[in-house]
Amino acid sequence: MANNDINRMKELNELLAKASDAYYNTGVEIMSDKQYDQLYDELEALEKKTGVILSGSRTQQVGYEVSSGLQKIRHTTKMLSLDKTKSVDELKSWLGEHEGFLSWKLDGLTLVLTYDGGTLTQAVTRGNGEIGEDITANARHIIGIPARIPFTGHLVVRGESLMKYKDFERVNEEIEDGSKYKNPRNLCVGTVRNLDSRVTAERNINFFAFNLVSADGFEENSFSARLGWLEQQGFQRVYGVKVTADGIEKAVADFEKAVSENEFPSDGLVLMLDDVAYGLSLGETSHAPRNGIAFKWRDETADTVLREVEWSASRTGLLNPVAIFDPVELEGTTVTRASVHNLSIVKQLRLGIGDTLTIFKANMIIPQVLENKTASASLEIPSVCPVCGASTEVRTSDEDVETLVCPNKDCAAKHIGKFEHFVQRDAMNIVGMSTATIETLVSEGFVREFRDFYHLDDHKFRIVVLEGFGEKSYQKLADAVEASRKTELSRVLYAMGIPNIGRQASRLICGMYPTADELEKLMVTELTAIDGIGEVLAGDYVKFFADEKHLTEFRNLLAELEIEEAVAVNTESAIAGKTFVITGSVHIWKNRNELKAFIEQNGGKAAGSVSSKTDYLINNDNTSNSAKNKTAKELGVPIITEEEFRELANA
Ligand SMILES: NC(=O)c1ccc[n+]([C@@H]2O[C@H](COP(=O)([O-])OP(=O)(O)OC[C@H]3O[C@@H](n4cnc5c(N)ncnc54)[C@H](O)[C@@H]3O)[C@@H](O)[C@H]2O)c1
Ligand SMILES: [Zn+2]
Repeated sequence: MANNDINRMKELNELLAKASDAYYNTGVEIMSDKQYDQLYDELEALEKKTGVILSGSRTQQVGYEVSSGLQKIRHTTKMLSLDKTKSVDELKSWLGEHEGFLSWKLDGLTLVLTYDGGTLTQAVTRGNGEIGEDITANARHIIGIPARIPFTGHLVVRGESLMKYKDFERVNEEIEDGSKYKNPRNLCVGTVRNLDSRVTAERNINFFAFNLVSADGFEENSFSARLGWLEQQGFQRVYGVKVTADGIEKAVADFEKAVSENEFPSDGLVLMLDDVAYGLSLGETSHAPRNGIAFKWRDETADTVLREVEWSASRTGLLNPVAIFDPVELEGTTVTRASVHNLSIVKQLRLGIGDTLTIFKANMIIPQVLENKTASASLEIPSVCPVCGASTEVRTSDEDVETLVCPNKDCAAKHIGKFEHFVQRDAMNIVGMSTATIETLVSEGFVREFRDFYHLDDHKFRIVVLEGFGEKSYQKLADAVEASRKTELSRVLYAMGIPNIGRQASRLICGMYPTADELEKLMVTELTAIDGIGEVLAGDYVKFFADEKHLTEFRNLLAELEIEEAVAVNTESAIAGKTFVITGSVHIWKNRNELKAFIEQNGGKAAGSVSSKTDYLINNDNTSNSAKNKTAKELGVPIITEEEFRELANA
């Protein structure tokens, strides 16, 4: 047996352990899943070849030792991993003559929930498979986890908590502390394991049940029927279909077609035996049960040439490296750029202009650099900020991740992000103010602080001659700016870009303190007294207004605006307290958002998915076989048209 092999195995174990610690405990990854899987496969092959499995080998373990302030809980049954394949043929032969249930393999954080007497009593993360963390307080704020269920016996269910891409983008946008998250899973892990459950509430974490482990006295033996039953109990559940060996190929193809439209990340599929008792009788290996198998996407890869690394400046001051390469086709679209995330990864990939890169799409959606085949390591790391020319700095995080930052507080790039946020639809809603326009206005020196948007006319003659402008487009922009003067206070507060203060938080705060005067002076205790505002948010808020510069900018801005009183929520209305889900297109209201706003103004709630808590599903097409219609019918939730809704609301 070659010593080389043993040494390599040691090295691989160390690397994999370090990666797993980062992956499970910090939410900051040091390698892509694909790289991890390659190293893991190499280790497994060496173990087979040598017949040696080193003590503590990663192939014998699940997850990673948990290291947080959360309470540790031992699982009653071990939470194992799943065997994996990339071949559809293997799935077929694995299933043989049996019936299977094929579903998304959701890419988030696995949870085990326990119910007794109809209420949620405990929610625990998978952790290292034997010991997880108690996140019950947070679970109460996760969409798809019912607080109460009709079933009153002891019930244990497993599922995945995860974040939709759109929520990921929304939340990540507001994360200011220089540690933006790389993907929805990282952010989900960070959120669910956060000690402040209000943060969980704000971030729209979703839970999808994927396995009913037990429900005392409930004897159903079909895996898929058990999930159907969970749905009736009010859970969100993973989407899946029943299959036989013959149908697998088509089913996998259907899933693959749907993946690019997915609202949530999935890193493959899971095939379970539908006969639960038979599946359990097969037992398990040291690290995986035998009643299921995972199918990982056989990601397409393509080789291309690196032409440039763009250091895109963000409003946090981070300079984020983006690889720009010759166009390649991947999963049906043309790709020319991929984020390289941070300086550590730039170094690890040994990037240089002209290098040959292999590109793939993580979860078939987000372009990533898999490897650098020529690894010239010749890339020059910019010593000055590409936007303001200040000297750049390298920062090293507690997890040893290096990032490049522009330390100049007045760097226009920071303001561009801030201004982009300011003009957004949810904020000041300056229609047509694009990033390109903001960049021009900032670099010409016309916009230095928020109020400057309201004085563009001072520069009119210089603006109309700029490239891409003209009398007409100037006028359009000026009109949009004028229209935005009349606004609500909570929009202004949100537009200020206070770290972590999202649209919802600013609404809550202004609901309680409806004048600008009060807003400037709020203290932590006053803020945390508001239901929905936690310590973290309150701290960020107070810190923001403690800065004289921010205060001045806020006051200067307000002097330009005409604040309308926020529409008071009508708690007396006929729909107050009712929960609605809206799906499909609408024609009475301008769009779904308008209808949603109407519901909220009248004291109702507009939820994203149908559950036992839903009072009505608003859908003009109640005949279609859409998932929402189906669920509503199963749960007995009435499906109403917009007209019927209007009548109900006396609108
Ligand atoms: N990037 C990194 O540094 C790094 C480090 C460690 C692990 N990883 C990734 O994690 C993988 C191994 O981790 P693992 O053991 O956590 O997961 P796994 O890939 O083996 O998947 C099994 C798990 O998927 C979950 N799951 C999601 N949807 C499901 C469904 N519909 N039905 C059943 N289970 C479902 C369950 O928790 C299950 O235990 C690696 O292959 C790698 O991709 C990456
Ligand atoms: Zn700069």
